[in-house]
Amino acid sequence: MKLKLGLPKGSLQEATFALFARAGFSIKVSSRSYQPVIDDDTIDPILLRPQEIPIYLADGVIDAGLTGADWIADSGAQVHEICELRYSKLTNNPIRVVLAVHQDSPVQGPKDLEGKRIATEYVRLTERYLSEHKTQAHVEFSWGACEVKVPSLVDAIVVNTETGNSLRAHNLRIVDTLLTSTTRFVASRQAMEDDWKREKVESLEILLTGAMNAAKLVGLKMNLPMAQKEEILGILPSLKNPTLSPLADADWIAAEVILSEREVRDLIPRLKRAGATGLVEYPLNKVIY
Ligand SMILES: Nc1ncnc2c1ncn2[C@@H]1O[C@H](COP(=O)(O)OP(=O)(O)OP(=O)(O)O)[C@@H](O)[C@H]1O
Ligand SMILES: O=P(O)(O)OC[C@H]1O[C@H](OP(=O)(O)OP(=O)(O)O)[C@H](O)[C@@H]1O
Ligand SMILES: [Mg+2]
Repeated sequence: MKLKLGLPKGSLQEATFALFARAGFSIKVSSRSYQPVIDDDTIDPILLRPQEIPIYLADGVIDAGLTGADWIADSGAQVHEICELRYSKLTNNPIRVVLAVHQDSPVQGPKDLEGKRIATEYVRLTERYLSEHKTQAHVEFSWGACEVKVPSLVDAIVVNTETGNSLRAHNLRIVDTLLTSTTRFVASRQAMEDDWKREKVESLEILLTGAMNAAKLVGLKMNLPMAQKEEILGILPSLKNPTLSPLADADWIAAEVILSEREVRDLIPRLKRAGATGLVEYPLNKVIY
């Protein structure tokens, strides 16, 4: 038995392979091949455009896959969402699907699009948005690089943006946000009805979310003098429950805590000043709640 797994080619590919690596799976692909190799005999991976993954899932042609919530929404395909994985191309922030116009455009809101021309890869999302705002406009499908078309070819575009660099580079202004989107791990309904495939999908969910959780966290170990124990434990974030272990020298105790990487840079100097010694910060591979 094998799980046919659709992996997103393009923007999400590198981040997805990196996540699988942290989850314990090595995926390799040669430059012009869309047939990656994974070190798990029970997974049959295939690289697909993220737009197509929801459609192949709905048809039951593949069993599971990773794609953006934007394409799931645009396709309207019936897929079984397993979990959200909050990563994009560059950051762990969601991307936004936005309506944008040139800086100098008079368009201020969706109603101003009446009779205008809009280019987008997200044709169905855009049409739904216009009909919600009872506005009629000409929506044309674009194969990409939409930003360059405004204002010479079209009045507005609907595109995705992560850092905003592409919009800024083309002097574009965001008028409205249609959707915020993160990556999703999704499965076909047929796969979820098969005991073996469902269990395989659920195991992948545990490992992938474990790797996502761990990315933001680190472990911190230290030795505390007994005399300062209460004071130092008071500095550690109150939600965390540090593990305390006795040391051979009864005047000292070891504490270990898992916390967010961002907190650590503030905590380490405070802990040191309060008397903690032997501070060790270490990365984590997986954290399962
Ligand atoms: N910085 C980003 N730019 C574009 N898409 C991103 C980014 N971060 C995450 N994504 C997500 O990745 C998917 C990309 O789909 P898209 O159709 O744009 O293909 P692509 O990866 O851009 O391929 P290509 O580079 O060939 O256009 C979408 O679900 C999108 O939400
Ligand atoms: O807000 P930013 O961080 O700049 O990212 C968003 C840009 O990235 C994507 O382009 P892509 O690389 O997919 O090119 P394409 O338009 O040809 O698909 C997207 O279509 C935007 O243009
Ligand atoms: Mg693209």
